[in-house]
Amino acid sequence: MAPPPFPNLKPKSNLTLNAILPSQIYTVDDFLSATEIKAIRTWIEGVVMEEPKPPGKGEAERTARRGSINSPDIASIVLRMLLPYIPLLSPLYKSSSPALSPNIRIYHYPRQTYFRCHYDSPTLDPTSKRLSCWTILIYLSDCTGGGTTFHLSTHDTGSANKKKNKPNAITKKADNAEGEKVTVEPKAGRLLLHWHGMSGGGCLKHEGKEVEQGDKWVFRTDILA
Ligand SMILES: O=C(O)CCC(=O)C(=O)O
Ligand SMILES: [Fe+2]
Repeated sequence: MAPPPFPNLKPKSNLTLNAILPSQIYTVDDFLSATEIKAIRTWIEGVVMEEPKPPGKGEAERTARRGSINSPDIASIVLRMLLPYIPLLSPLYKSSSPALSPNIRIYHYPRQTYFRCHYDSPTLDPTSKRLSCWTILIYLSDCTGGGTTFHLSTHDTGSANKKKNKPNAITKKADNAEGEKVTVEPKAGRLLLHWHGMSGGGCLKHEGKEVEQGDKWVFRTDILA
C-alpha cells in the first residue's frame, strides 16, 4: 500500500508573528490547523523513524526518535505557508528567491526524552549550494515540559557579539547560575523560527527540555539564505 501523502497545507491570513526576542526568536500560533496536524501525523506513519544514537564527539545528547526525508515538494508546500512572514523577520532576509531546505526532519520525543544544549549551524543544501539561516520548528502535539529553551546571553561567536536584547517572553525565567532563558512551549500548530545564520551573532544556545507528560512531535526544516 502507498504511504499516506503529505497534505496540501493552506496559508492562513491574519496570524500574528510574535517577536519573542527580536532578531532571534519568533513564533506564529495556529500556523497549522487541527485538521492539518492530523493529516501530517498520518503522513508520519509512513516515515521511517530511527531510535536515538549515542552522541558523536562534540554533539549534544538527544534521546528523541528521528526521521528524515528529502522532499523538495514538502519544502515548497511549507515555504508557501511561510512566505507572508519572511519579510517581517530580522535579520532581514535578503535573498530574492526564498527557499526551504528539502531535508525534512521529524522528531518524536516520548516522555522523559530531551535534546541537550547545542547551537544550530548554517548547513549547506547540496542541490542549491545555499546555506541555511533560520531554523523552522513546527510543533505537532501538545505536551507538558519539552519546551524549547534559549539561553539568552550565549552566542557561538564569543562575548563581543553578545546581544543586549530583552525578550518579549512566552515564559521568561531568570536563573542566577546560568543567566536568563526564554522557553517556547510546545503547542500543537505553533511555528517557531530562530536565527542560526552567519551574521547577527549567530545562534543562541538552546535545548529541547525533557518531556514530562504526553509525546512531543516536531516538524523541522530550515530557511536557506
Ligand atoms: O525539539 C526542540 O525543541 C529543539 C530542536 C532543536 O533544537 C533542533 O532541531 O536543532
Ligand atoms: Fe537546535
